[in-house]
Amino acid sequence: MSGSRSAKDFFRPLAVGAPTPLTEIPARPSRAIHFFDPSNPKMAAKIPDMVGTVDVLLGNLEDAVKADNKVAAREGLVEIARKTANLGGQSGPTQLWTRINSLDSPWALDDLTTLVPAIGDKLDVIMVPKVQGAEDIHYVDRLLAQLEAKAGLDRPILVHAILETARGVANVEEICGASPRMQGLSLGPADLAADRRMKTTRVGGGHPGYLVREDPPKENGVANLEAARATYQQDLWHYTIARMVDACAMHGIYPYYGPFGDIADTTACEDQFRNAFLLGCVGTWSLHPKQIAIANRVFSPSVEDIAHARRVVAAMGDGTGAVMLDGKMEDDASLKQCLVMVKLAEQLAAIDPELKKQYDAIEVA
Ligand SMILES: CC(C)(COP(=O)(O)OP(=O)(O)OC[C@H]1O[C@@H](n2cnc3c(N)ncnc32)[C@H](O)[C@@H]1OP(=O)(O)O)[C@@H](O)C(=O)NCCC(=O)NCCSC(=O)C[C@](C)(O)C(=O)O
Ligand SMILES: [Mg+2]
Repeated sequence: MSGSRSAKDFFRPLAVGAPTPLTEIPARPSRAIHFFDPSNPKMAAKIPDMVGTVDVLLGNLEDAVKADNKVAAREGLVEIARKTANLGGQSGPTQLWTRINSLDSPWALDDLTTLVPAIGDKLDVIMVPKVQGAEDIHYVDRLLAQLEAKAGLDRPILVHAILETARGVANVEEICGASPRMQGLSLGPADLAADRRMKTTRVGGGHPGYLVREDPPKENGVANLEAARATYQQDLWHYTIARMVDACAMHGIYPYYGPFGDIADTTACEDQFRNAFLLGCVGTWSLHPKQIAIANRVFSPSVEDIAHARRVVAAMGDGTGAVMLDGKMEDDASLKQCLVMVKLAEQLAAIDPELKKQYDAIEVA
């Protein structure tokens, strides 16, 4: 979707001298987007050693950074980007992203006008919070083009939108298609819950009250409403994540889960991440160092899944027709499902030597 721009203009730079927009968003592994506050000296000190251990390091400037620290966070990010080797830019093992302040805040403009000239060559993706509609992306798109032209950058900085308002969710397709810079979407469950007046006070994750209950057992044909009945907790975020996945797939960009605020509950965190992975998300956020390993594990296909996928690929020959494997029908469509897995495994193996070893050791029976 190109809004009011003609199809041919859509991939022309929005400022004279700005880099040419990409026609395809590179599929760079981004299983964990690890958040840190660049104004927090303890966190900042840990960043150099985290390069190579996580797919994305994100200097957060928005919520969770105190108002008094906004300038320090921005300046801290510039310093970290400049002095940290192998962070950001096209070739490093770890991408560098930032989350700028929201567009209605007093800080967003200074975030962009400071970061792009200072470290625009290292910043891979700028996350924009609380995106309401295509107009927010258009604003950032033009401004980035002007700043990139002025800074002489040769590669466009990509944009990622956080879906955290009801209007943003309603406009999700137009947001994804608003600019060739659009790289992906994340769920912002805390702001979204507040904006929708949902009644959960958690940052992502489930809620024990959101459930279905099994039918009452019958005694002599009469329902016993006093009997104990099992309940099953449901996923509050299923609808929104599914909408995000479709909107992103339609526009050739990438969906991500988002934050899981119960840092101590690593099991429920893993479940929430896995639901998102199964539904089509390519990654998630990590708020605490211990969530990185969970994300890396969940968003890398298992050895069993890759072994199965390769078997189907081998059995399907030219990719047409139907075959039986272990009592199950496989055909053109299930082959495509398997190829999604195999392709992802190849991309991950290219940056993760441990995974490469595991995938290489698979023998196709
Ligand atoms: C949760 C907190 C307060 C616990 O912080 P803590 O210090 O109490 O934890 P800890 O377990 O004691 O930390 C151990 C060590 O790890 C360090 N550490 C701890 N975290 C990190 C980190 N991220 N990166 C690097 N280092 C980290 C920490 O400084 C400490 O260092 P030390 O051993 O030298 O004392 C802390 O982890 C934190 O502030 N994390 C980031 C929070 C954040 O970015 N929130 C915003 C994203 S979620 C959001 O915005 C919502 C959304 C989308 O907008 C919407 O749904 O609407
Ligand atoms: Mg938020």
